[in-house]
Amino acid sequence: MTDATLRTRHADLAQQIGEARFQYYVLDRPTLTDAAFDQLFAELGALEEAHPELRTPDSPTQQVGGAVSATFAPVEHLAPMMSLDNAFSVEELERWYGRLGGATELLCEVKIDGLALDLVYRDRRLVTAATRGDGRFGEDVTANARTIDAIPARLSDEAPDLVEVRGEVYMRPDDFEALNASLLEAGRAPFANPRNSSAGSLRQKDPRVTASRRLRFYCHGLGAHSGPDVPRQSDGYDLLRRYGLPVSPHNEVVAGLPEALGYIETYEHRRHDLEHEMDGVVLKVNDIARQRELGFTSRAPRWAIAFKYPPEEVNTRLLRIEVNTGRTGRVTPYGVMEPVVVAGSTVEMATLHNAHEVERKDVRPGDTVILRKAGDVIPEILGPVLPLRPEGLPAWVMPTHCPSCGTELREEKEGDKDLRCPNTRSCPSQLRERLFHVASRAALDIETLGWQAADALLAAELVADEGDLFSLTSDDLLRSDFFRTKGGALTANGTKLLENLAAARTRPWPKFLVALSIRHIGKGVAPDVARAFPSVDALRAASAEELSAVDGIGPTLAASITEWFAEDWHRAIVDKWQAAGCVMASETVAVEEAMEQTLAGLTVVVTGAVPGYTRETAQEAITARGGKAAGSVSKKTSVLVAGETTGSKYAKAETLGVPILPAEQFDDLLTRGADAVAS
Ligand SMILES: NC(=O)c1ccc[n+]([C@@H]2O[C@H](COP(=O)([O-])OP(=O)(O)OC[C@H]3O[C@@H](n4cnc5c(N)ncnc54)[C@H](O)[C@@H]3O)[C@@H](O)[C@H]2O)c1
Ligand SMILES: [Zn+2]
Repeated sequence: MTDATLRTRHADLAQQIGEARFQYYVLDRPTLTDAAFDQLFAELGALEEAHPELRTPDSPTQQVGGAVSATFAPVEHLAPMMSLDNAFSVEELERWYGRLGGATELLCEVKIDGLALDLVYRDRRLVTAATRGDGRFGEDVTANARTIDAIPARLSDEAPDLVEVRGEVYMRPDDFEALNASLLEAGRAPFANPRNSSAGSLRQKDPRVTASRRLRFYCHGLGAHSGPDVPRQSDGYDLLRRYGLPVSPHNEVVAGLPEALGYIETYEHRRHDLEHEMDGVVLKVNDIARQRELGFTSRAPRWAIAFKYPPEEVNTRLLRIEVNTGRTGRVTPYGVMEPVVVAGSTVEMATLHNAHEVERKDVRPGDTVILRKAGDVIPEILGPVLPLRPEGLPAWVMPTHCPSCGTELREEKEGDKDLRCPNTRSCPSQLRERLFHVASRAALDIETLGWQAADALLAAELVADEGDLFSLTSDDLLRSDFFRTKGGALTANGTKLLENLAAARTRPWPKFLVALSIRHIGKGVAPDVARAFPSVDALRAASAEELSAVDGIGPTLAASITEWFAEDWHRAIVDKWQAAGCVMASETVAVEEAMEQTLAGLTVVVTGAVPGYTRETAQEAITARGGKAAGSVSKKTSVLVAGETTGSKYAKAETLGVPILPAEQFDDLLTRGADAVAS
């Protein structure tokens, strides 16, 4: 780069950082994710490292971010409030530790993702509470801070005349969710995360608003103090506790960096289990005399460092929104994004559930979006970054016709959020999904019938639907390139497919029941139905009343069974399968196989009725597959299975952006685990 382009890039970065800081610190409505901000900041730092002449005193790297807004009176801090330097890797931590010179006792703390607050107590009474501001001057929020229960108005008699402490105001995740739900109810914009809601709630003109917000506080820094000197920061915290001030229970003193790395790892696993959000860990030299020797740079102490965990929210570009027609005809929009690494894996697609969701989130192709993926949770597009939206970007419009077969899409019932392709018999996409489903392990377990084979069978018109599967012959298969070698013989795959199909004819009756793709019959309820009606003929002959009378079936399931058999081409599937030697009766019921752990690591919440299940059997089905069945929706919920679209669980899931799956897809979830939600 030439000098001029370097300077331009520097000015550009400084400007973007300045703007982001204003949005974040003053308006409490950030436009960038923290990860995107950190990236800009790191680039600026690296640029200045290589070209120190660019590092002027007014560079963002030389300043504590933040400002004093005109809403609040300025307060000069007794001692400057600094920021923290960041480390994003163990190497960076090691470099920092190396500069300390030899083994150093460290105080490990969780990095609370809230808002810094400075408290001054004189004669044991709280006199001022101020935000960090620009580091020298903060905003006077004393009246607001007084409404926070954790901040004592008066210290214990043990406290000396002057006590200044720094700490973090935060909001518990559940309080944050409740706040957002009530904001939404009042038709107001929710906060993006607990840190913004803490900042937005504390920085209010009217302290009564703050009082209604359930803010909390932990001390994490010592300021001016007229009492006896303490040798170590951890001793200082003990004193603060005795004065009646709250200190995080998660702090830990360790002998040096190797032990601190253990702490970092432990808390990475507990990241979502604490009483507050955390975005990393702070390591501090515990010895106060050493802290004094090490001192400060212009924006941060040299004796402390923040280790940041990999971000769970990142920005990326939404390239387009596509729709997919599923096995039951449900048409699901999903976003295709510029691939991006989030929480350790590359993500480029995420479901958008239905047109209503796309509209609610107002995401448009071409938008920069916020993508969230926490741990094993399914990735989700949270929403657009509106300030970055190109002018005139058109909203996305849900197709009116099936992308696969061109049939006009319909709501099944008036007011349904989902649209369906009614061409169930021959919509290629539904057909392909159904063939694939017949082959799945929950159904007939036909190993060689994967996506490609299914496509090949359909392309060569070897099957019109799944009814033709079992009568396939080698002559049939030879008509498809996919199953024919260059020499004109059957491929190994083709031979195997015929063998697999032959073996599948004697699968247990409940497996066939699953294979038929009757709505609401999945591997959870199939054994119950099969027990009551020991053959396909018995099931076909049953009336709706007889069906409903069976324990575990219920009216919805009964109706879907009778509706299924009412369809000519459905009955033809059964006839053709029977003619091809499929048994479909209970003499073939085998010992239950060990349950596949499809839901391992997922937390599933169920609301409303799930056809074919009671509350208990649904929970059993989840836990039997290694999932966790939870009673309430939280950030940790992987998916909400919704039998109703009203109620608090549904609202909460919408607010939190927890993926929502219609109850009728519960069996699909049991079978395919996270994939059922992602597609
Ligand atoms: N999204 C955006 O647009 C945007 C804009 C500006 C800043 N930010 C975020 O803020 C960060 C920079 O802000 P910063 O300068 O306040 O640095 P920082 O938030 O990374 O670290 C400093 C702050 O950490 C807090 N903290 C929490 N727990 C602590 C503990 N145990 N000990 C000590 N301090 C603790 C303190 O309040 C302190 O002021 C960025 O890395 C980014 O994550 C985001
Ligand atoms: Zn279709």
